Parts: sequence; C-alpha cells; structure tokens
Amino acid sequence: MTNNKDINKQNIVLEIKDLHKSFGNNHVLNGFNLKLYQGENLVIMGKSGSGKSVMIKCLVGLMEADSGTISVMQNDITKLNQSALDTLRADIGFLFQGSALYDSMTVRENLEFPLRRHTKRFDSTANTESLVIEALDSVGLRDAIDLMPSELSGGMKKRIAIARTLILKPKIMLYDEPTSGLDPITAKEIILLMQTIQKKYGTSSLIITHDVDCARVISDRMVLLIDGKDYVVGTFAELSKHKDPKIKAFFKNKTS
Ligand SMILES: Nc1ncnc2c1ncn2[C@@H]1O[C@H](COP(=O)(O)OP(=O)(O)OP(=O)(O)O)[C@@H](O)[C@H]1O
Repeated sequence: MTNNKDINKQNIVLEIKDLHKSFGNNHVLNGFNLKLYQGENLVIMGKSGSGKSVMIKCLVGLMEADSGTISVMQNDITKLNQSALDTLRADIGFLFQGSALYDSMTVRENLEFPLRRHTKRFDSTANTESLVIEALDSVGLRDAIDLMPSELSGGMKKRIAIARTLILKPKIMLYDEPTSGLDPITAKEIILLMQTIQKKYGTSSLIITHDVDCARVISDRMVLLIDGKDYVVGTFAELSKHKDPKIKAFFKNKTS
C-alpha cells in the first residue's frame, strides 16, 4: 500500500552515496545508498546487526564514515563547519528508540528545551507557550503539559517525544524503531500519528523499523539493508512478492 499524497521526486531532501564504514575486519556498510524524496516515507529494514544504527550515526554526525557522501538538502554534511551543521541539524527531527525524555523535567520543560537550544530559529516574538501547546495538540496530549515523564505511559512518552521533535518544525524526521516496546494497539496509534504529522507538516521521513506491519502501513518505498548495501529498493507490495530468499525472509507470513 502506498500513501495517497504528493511526493516530489525532483526534490531529494536527503541522499546517501556509496557509504562505507568498517570496524577492523567487520565491513558494516559496504557501499550503501539511499535517496529520500520530499514528502516521502522511506522505511529502512535490516536484520539485527546489519548496520542501521551505524548508518543513522553517520547521518546525524555521531560517527564518521570511512568514505561516501551524505547530503541533506543539497549540503554535503561531511564538508560543513560546526555552525552550518548545527543549523542544518535543526531541520532534522530525530526520534530516538527510547523516547529519551528528561525525567526531572515536566512535559512543558521537555518541549521548551529544544527551543532554547535553537533560539535563532524563532523570532523574538515567538511565544514559547503557544509553540508548546501547538506541538502538544499535534500529538493529542495538551492536557499532559504539567505532568512528569514518570506519570506517562509508554505510548504517551512516545507522543511527547514526537511533539518535542516537531516543535522545531523539522523538514526531515528520522524515526528509529518508533513502535518498539509498544503493544499492537498503541503501535498502530503511533503509526497513525506519524501519518497525520506528515500530512500536517509536509515532512519527509526516514523510518527504521523491524515492524513489518508498520512498514506496510507507512512506507511509500522501502530499502532493505543487507550485506552492507541497499540490497533492494521498492514498494512494500513489490518487495513482499519478491522471490529472492534474502528478501522473502523479511516478509514471511506477513504479507496478508
Ligand atoms: N563503535 C563500534 N565499534 C565497533 N563495532 C561497532 C560499533 N558500532 C557498531 N559496531 C558493529 O557494527 C555492526 C552493526 O551494528 P548496528 O548497531 O548498526 O546494527 P543494527 O542494524 O542497528 O542492529 P539492531 O537492529 O540490533 O539495532 C555490528 O556488528 C556492531 O558490532
């Protein structure tokens, strides 16, 4: 299933070309490529240890690749100075696996935190309170504004983490295992929320997941990371019918 929306294939918002990363003899990324188009949900699947986290770390600058290029909105991030990189980073919202809220801060303070770090992004008249409320409304949790993270369920934490990412109005969202640790109903709610956000904010999303149901619902295209490469790229419908055993293994009993 593909989502019925505009994808602008003329506008590549993120491109990884020929990425290599090894740790000694462990050649984790071995010529990995991907293109993310504006307005697209691109799912990356790969088995455990295939290099998804390594790829994300290279992408957000936490790890240096051995070779290859990573361009975000036509800027090669390996060639930017720190200040240009920080500006560009604000355009990328990263939802970490564990939600990563600050436990000692209220929901409001958690949401204000990125605003304080990226003050240049907002003019001085921007009202912090209204930005916080707008982001909370987007995830349906305005009433949680004064709660502490310990008072939230797993699904609520995920929503607040999404709101905290959205508050900077990113152009690209990176979701690392957005449904892991959630029960199937809550996982479905988060997937629906990701779709709603995409429509409302017009973001492009890179979604790393093991969750085949999530991939089926959310992906416009998928990339399978196998043997350190973009082994195959295509829609869920195309890949789930593939005869190659390495590809079939991802979809076993899951194509209904
Ligand atoms: N800092 C590091 N030093 C040495 N080896 C590393 C380092 N980081 C990752 N690796 C190795 O890179 C490989 C890929 O790891 P990575 O964490 O990217 O896998 P993954 O696809 O994200 O797995 P999972 O789905 O289980 O999270 C593994 O063999 C891992 O041991």
